[in-house]
Order: sequence, then C-alpha cells, then structure tokens
Amino acid sequence: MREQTVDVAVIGAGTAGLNARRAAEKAGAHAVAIDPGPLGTTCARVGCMPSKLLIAAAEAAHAVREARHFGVHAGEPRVVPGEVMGRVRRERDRFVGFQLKDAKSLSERGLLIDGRARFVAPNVLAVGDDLRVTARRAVVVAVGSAVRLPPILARLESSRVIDSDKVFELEAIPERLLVVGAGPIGVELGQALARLGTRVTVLCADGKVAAIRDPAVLAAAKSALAREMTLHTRSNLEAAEERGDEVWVRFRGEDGEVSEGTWPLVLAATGRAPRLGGLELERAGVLLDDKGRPREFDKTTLQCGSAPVFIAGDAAGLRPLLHEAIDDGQIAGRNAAAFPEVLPGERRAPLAIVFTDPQVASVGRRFDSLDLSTCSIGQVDFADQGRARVMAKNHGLLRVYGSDATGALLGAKLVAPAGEHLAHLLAWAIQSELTVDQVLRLPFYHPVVEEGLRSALIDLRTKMSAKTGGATSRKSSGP
Ligand SMILES: Cc1cc2nc3c(=O)[nH]c(=O)nc-3n(C[C@H](O)[C@H](O)[C@H](O)COP(=O)(O)OP(=O)(O)OC[C@H]3O[C@@H](n4cnc5c(N)ncnc54)[C@H](O)[C@@H]3O)c2cc1C
Ligand SMILES: NC(=O)c1ccc[n+]([C@@H]2O[C@H](COP(=O)([O-])OP(=O)(O)OC[C@H]3O[C@@H](n4cnc5c(N)ncnc54)[C@H](O)[C@@H]3O)[C@@H](O)[C@H]2O)c1
Repeated sequence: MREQTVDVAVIGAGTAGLNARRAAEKAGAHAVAIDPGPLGTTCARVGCMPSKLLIAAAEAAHAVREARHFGVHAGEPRVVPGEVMGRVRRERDRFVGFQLKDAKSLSERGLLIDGRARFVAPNVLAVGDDLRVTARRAVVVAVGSAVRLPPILARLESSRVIDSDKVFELEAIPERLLVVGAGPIGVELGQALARLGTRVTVLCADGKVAAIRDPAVLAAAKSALAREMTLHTRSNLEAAEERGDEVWVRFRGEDGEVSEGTWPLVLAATGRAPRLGGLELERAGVLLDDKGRPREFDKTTLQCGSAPVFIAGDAAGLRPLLHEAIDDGQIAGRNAAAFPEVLPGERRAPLAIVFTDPQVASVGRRFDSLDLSTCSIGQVDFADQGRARVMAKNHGLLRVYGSDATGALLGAKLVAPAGEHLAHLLAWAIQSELTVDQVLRLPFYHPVVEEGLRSALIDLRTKMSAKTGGATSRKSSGP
C-alpha cells in the first residue's frame, strides 16, 4: 500500500474541487485533488456549456421561423442534425479541452491523483486499492451530483431512456420526445429540441416548471412554454415499458385522468442528487441521515458537524449552480487549510437563470419565503412592453418583491425576454442593498426591455406607499 500525506485532500476535481484545491494552496496548504475521471467538469462536459450550445442552435432555427412576423419570409428552416450536434460537440470539446489542460498540468505536478476516494478513518482516504492519503488538516468533499432516475424508468434499462449526460451524443434530432421532469434541465433541453423540429411532450409531478414558486410567474411561464411543447404538469409517472422500437408510458394527472402514449425516446430530467454514496463518510465521524446526507452541516462554513470534513458544490445539495460551486470551493478550501479555525464564507445575492425563451430567473428572496403582510409585489406584463413588442418577444411577467417597512428590494422572479440581463441588474441592486427608490433613480434608456423592470418597480413603490401611507416613498422622489 502506497502512503501519501498532504495538508488538504479534495475529493473530486470538478469546478468546486479545483477551486477548493486552489484556495487551500493559496492559504498555504499542500493540497491535492483526487478524481477517477472523466475529468473536464460537469459544467463543460455535460452541463452548462453543451446545453447552451444546443439552445443557441435552437434559437437560430427559431429566429428563422419567427422572421415572418417582420415580413421576412425564410420558410421552414432546414435543420441538419449532424451539423447541429457536430457544432455542439466540437465547441463542447473545446471548453472541455481547457479544463483537461489544467488537469494535466496538476497531474504532472503531483497535485491531481487519478482514483476514486473513500474514507477509511477521519482524515484518511483510500484511493483505489493501493493508495492511502492522509490529510493533516481536513478533507473537502466535492463529488458533484448524479442524475436521479425514478424507479419506473431505472428498471427499464433501455437505451431509449436517456438523461442529460447522453443527450449531447445524439446523432439525430428525434422526431418525438417525452421529457419526464420540467425542472431547468427538462424545459431547457425540451424547448431546444422542440425548436430543432422534435414534437416534445413534457410531464412533471410537482406542477412547477423551471422550479418556479411564484404562482403568477409560474402561470406565465407555463403559457409561454406551452406554445412549443405539450405540458402535463402535476402528472405522475405510473408505468413504462419498452414496446418494439418505442417506450410506452402511462401517467396520471392531478384530476385522476390517466393518459398513455408511446415515444421513440424518453429524456429523464427528474433531478440530480449529491453523489455521497460510497464515500463512507461515517468513517470520518460524520453522522448521516436516512438519505445518506450529513445530519449536521453548517451552510456558512460548509463544515460537517465538528468533523474535519467540508462539502462543496453540487455534493452539498444546496445551490447546485456553477457560480455557487466556485464560491463553495473557495470557502471550503480556505476553511480546510485553516482547520480548525473555520470562518463563514461571504455569499452573493441568490441568482438563478433558466435559459428558455423567455428566460426564467430568480433573484434574492424566494416568493415562498415572503411574509405577504409586510411585503409588496410589483409587476409588469411583457405583452405590451415597448421594446419586447418591437422585437416580437412580448411574452412574460416580471414580479419584484419589496419590504414595506424599509423600502428595500428583496427579490424578484421573472419569465421575460432578456431575462438573464434583467436578473443580473436585480441581483446587483439587491446585493448592494438598494431600496426601490434608489434603483428608480438610476438611468433607464429608451426603448429597452429594462423599462419593463422600471414599470414593475414603480408598481411596487405605489403598492408599498398605499400600504404604508407613503412612508416608504417619502424617502426620495424617483421618476
Ligand atoms: C444539463 C445541465 C445544465 C446545467 N446548466 C447550468 C447553467 O446553465 N448554469 C449553472 O450555473 N449551472 C448549470 N448546471 C449545474 C452545474 O453544471 C453544476 O452545478 C456544477 O457543474 C457542479 O460542479 P461540481 O464541482 O459540484 O461537480 P462536478 O463538476 O460534477 O465535479 C465532481 C467531480 O467529482 C468526481 N468524483 C465523484 N465521486 C468521486 C470519488 N469518490 N472520488 C473522487 N472523485 C469523485 C467526479 O468524477 C467529478 O469530476 C447544469 C447542470 C446540468 C446537468
Ligand atoms: N440554467 C441553469 O442554471 C441550469 C440548467 C440545468 C440544470 N441546472 C441544475 O441542475 C439541477 C437539476 O435539474 P433538473 O431539472 O434535473 O432537476 P429539478 O429537481 O429542478 O427538476 C426535476 C423535475 O422532475 C420531476 N419529476 C421527478 N420525478 C418525477 C416522476 N417520477 N414523474 C414525473 N416527474 C418527475 C419534478 O416534478 C421536476 O419537474 C438544477 O437544480 C439546477 O441547479 C441548472
């Protein structure tokens, strides 16, 4: 058995792991990452980047179709699957290539170990069968997440049931597709394939699309997405089996109505779960609950109880997003290097964007965390918003949440054209702790989609004033 002793061992060389290793090193620790591969990070290989590449192709096809609204008639676009998927994979491989280059350089310096790690004792990891790594200070667990298949689909073991890891390897654009799950993955990939020519049916159990909790924004998103896909929300998968060249599926809607159909391909987008199984965290002194997650986990320091173990990125199951994996990695790496002197990490305003069209985004406080007796909601419908109408992209709803007592902007949920940009403006304002009045004093050009945001903020200010008798709006005079 080979033995290696380091200050900090990081399990996983994805985005969170690589950032954790770097942060630990910057803090003066000898830190290594351990990963059996495939390297290249989930984001670049099978996540953010290939999905956005597929969406970019879909947007091009959609723009050709939509040109008729402007009197420009290009006809039905001819989508060449080999070329579409070829570009997706070529560009994806380019992004992955940068990650692999960094990984190679780490390996050459002995800072990246090839192998699967598991705990054998506190601070001690077995890597494969012949290596033992001891971390003098602490271990960071950054093992990411894996697709969670419902048993009905898992049991099928059919090549006609794929997940998001496999979708980018498709050679053909399917003629018809059933997407099970309407979270970010289901709606992004479902709408993209619909625009590339697939007839897409989406079903989901929880009644939500794109994880939207605000009921008004949810209704607007459903109506926007239903223009291109058949949506069955609140539909439970009841049975599935392979029948000839297709998969037969039966599901039950909330009204009890049973539907069934056959599809040549099913995309399971039923969520992802932290990949903590097999790590034997108990041997590190971490107590686990019945789902195999740490019973005690400090969301601010990312430490598991009082053990010398930190969890970062998707493995923590808190904010499974790329920019959060980077921040998590930095917090966990720094704390692991300084162990036992751990400090809470600085967090940014919550921000999540789903790249459908219109885009869905949430910023700051979530709708279901608001006390509606002390908060007001302002909104704008994009149906008549000037610039959105000019571009024939006039669909969506933006809602902003504010505190009646302080006039502070608390959060926002939107399904809107240029949603990714509106969401960033809102996130920056919320993190800067601006009041609604202060945001309204900032410049808004004309004609831009941001004028829609201004309308929502004016609506919010009016509602706050009505509730407080003008106390919040008296703080300043905005436009
Ligand atoms: C289809 C899709 C689209 C997405 N789009 C977006 C987007 O647009 N924007 C966004 O912000 N986020 C997006 N995400 C989420 C984002 O990709 C993830 O949040 C992020 O990549 C997680 O990084 P991570 O470091 O936690 O995990 P990963 O990058 O998965 O890294 C985990 C690493 O751990 C290794 N590992 C696992 N077990 C062990 C073990 N026992 N020993 C050693 N190593 C191990 C794995 O090999 C892997 O390299 C998307 C995800 C998917 C699936
Ligand atoms: N743009 C982005 O930032 C982006 C894009 C894609 C993915 N992601 C990340 O990936 C994570 C995983 O995404 P996701 O969409 O797979 O997960 P999700 O958990 O958000 O959605 C899962 C969906 O599957 C449905 N579902 C689960 N079991 C079902 C069943 N048996 N029958 C019918 N429906 C069922 C749920 O109702 C839900 O609609 C997200 O949380 C997100 O952090 C982010």
